[in-house]
Amino acid sequence: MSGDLASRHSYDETPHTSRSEMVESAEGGAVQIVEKQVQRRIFKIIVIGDSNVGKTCLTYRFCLGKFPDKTEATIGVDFREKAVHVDGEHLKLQLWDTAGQERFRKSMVQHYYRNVHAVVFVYDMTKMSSFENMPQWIEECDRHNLNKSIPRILVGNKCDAVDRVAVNTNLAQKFADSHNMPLFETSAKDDEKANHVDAIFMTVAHKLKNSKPMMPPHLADFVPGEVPRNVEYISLRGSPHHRGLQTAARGQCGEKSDCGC
Ligand SMILES: Nc1nc2c(ncn2[C@@H]2O[C@H](COP(=O)(O)OP(=O)(O)OP(=O)(O)O)[C@@H](O)[C@H]2O)c(=O)[nH]1
Repeated sequence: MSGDLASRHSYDETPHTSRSEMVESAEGGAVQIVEKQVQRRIFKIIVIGDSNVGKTCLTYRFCLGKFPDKTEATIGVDFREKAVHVDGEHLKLQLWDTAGQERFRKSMVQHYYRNVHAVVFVYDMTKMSSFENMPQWIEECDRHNLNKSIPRILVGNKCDAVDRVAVNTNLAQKFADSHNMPLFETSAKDDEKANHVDAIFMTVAHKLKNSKPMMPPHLADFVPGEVPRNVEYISLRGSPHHRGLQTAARGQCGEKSDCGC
């Protein structure tokens, strides 16, 4: 690692990426193009919830602006990044799209919960059990000593499937209130809800803006498509849609591979 990185971290342990930006500068009436080093703070956001609730689709929608053509069960973790602009500052949101299936997550769990800045809990509005399992996801965060003060939000996904909605909004709102979280009901699939999905993650970004990310150099230096040092289980054989992702094929029923079909 470069001395430059070491000095960055001896300062305030705040992870930054720096990149060059060409900016216009007006000096003495003449407009010049000058190169400026831009420092960006990186925030790690984990997205957790049962398998099949749409975590991959939500992060994909936010980072790539569309619903994926096809999805496969996440194995371990998938990373997506998006640079956002909040109140005059460029931030980088690093989304950790985690596997919902126990067998695909157990060896990775301790990595998910290290140096987390925010948590997005996701349930499927058409599947009551995914909502009923929320306390277990919260418990898992507590077991891994996640700081209680970091932003947490609750997202009910698949609101487009109006005929199949099983989780009542009032019930979800009560749960969210009791855990001091904002609730959003949305759809990764519905193109008309694209702005809403953006707004959800931007809400997190605004909450994070005033916090100071603390992350050791090995994670701060994460580059999409590269394996963060000390994370052993990430495969880089991903499709272009699933960079850094190991996936499992769905069964014929369209469910993920543990459905037994
Ligand atoms: N109707 C509808 N289907 C969705 C939506 N989001 C995701 N899906 C579907 O739900 C299934 C699961 O989506 P994923 O994003 O892979 O779910 P996941 O939570 O990442 O699952 P794991 O990787 O196993 O943890 C896929 O068939 C998606 O097409 C949505 O907003 N509406």
